[in-house]
Amino acid sequence: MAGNIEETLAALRHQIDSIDNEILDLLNRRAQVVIRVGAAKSGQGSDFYVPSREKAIYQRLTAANPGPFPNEGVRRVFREVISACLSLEQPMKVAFLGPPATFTHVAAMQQFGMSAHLVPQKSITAVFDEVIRGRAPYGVVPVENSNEGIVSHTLDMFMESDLQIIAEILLEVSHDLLSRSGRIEDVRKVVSHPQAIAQCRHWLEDNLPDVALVDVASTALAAQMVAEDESAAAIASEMAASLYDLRVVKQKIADNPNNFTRFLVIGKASPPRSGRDKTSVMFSVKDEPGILYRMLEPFSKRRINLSKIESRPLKKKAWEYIFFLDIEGHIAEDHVREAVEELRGYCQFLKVLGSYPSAR
Ligand SMILES: O=C(O)C(=O)C[C@]1(C(=O)O)C=C[C@@H](O)C=C1
Repeated sequence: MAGNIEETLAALRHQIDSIDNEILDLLNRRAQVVIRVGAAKSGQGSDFYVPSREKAIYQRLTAANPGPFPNEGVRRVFREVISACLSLEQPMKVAFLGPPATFTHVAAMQQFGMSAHLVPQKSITAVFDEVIRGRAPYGVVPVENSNEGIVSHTLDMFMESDLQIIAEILLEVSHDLLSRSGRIEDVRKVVSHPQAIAQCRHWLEDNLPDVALVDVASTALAAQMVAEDESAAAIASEMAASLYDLRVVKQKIADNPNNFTRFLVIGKASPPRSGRDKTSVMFSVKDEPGILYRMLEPFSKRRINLSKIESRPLKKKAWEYIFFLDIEGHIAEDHVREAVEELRGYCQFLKVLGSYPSAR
């Protein structure tokens, strides 16, 4: 009987080996075609990274997938296939808000795959700087969290720079409690970014009511500190656990399990239409009666959906505001362009921050 099982396993593994050989052969054929795509693009000076094309590939394959291989697996496998192929066209350098193992790092990895060269930066300003100076063609920064709202520093940076939004990344954030021993009894203090601590407030009150809560600059820095302190625990990403060799005390301790952060990929030029795009604009309006109503009219009369509106104080002048608007559609579509141009008529200034594939 045992012999039979061994024989069956050996035969099945033989089949797997020959399928793997075919996959390898196909991967190399794919890579050769991508190298030709890269050569054609360098002649033209066009961008090697095309998020709209990548999104179309994921959508086509997940829709056509008959199973049983899971669709999430299709996405992950092709994420890495495309990442490795793209690195043959051009080594892809991406600056992100570090240190390593921040949620921005996780988001950059989700978007660009493991073959990209991801470079941590000390601040959001430094990420913008790397891209402006051409040291990295792309950067990744956080822009809003479903519980905590906008990351104002990122919006402020768009006032100062002419960079464009290339893509958005939606990441489901899982706040995990990490420590050296992995035992809740050893925890005397909890270290993390103040937003992460705020998002886990109830869990901490119920489970660790007497421990000290210590704010630091990032969840990743918290993990780094905890790696040297037996009595501390960090609220950080799963990636931080593996990077700093920590154990998980408890997974997903955020009070609201629906915790998403939206990140932006920034670069020098926005991509072409993908079919489901968003356009972000920033503007300041003249101080006139009814202006807030009129600035939305160009969109409502064309039945264009607005997915977000934010305002920030204009630092140069008290009580004047700058607005950030996310519009459904691409600026290359007539009705979107017309609406934005009509809005421009009411504005002291207006800047299109980019059109890019919608992540939803
Ligand atoms: O189609 C392209 O433009 C490619 O460069 C090929 C490819 C791919 O591997 O399919 C690689 C990178 C791009 O971001 C999109 C797609």
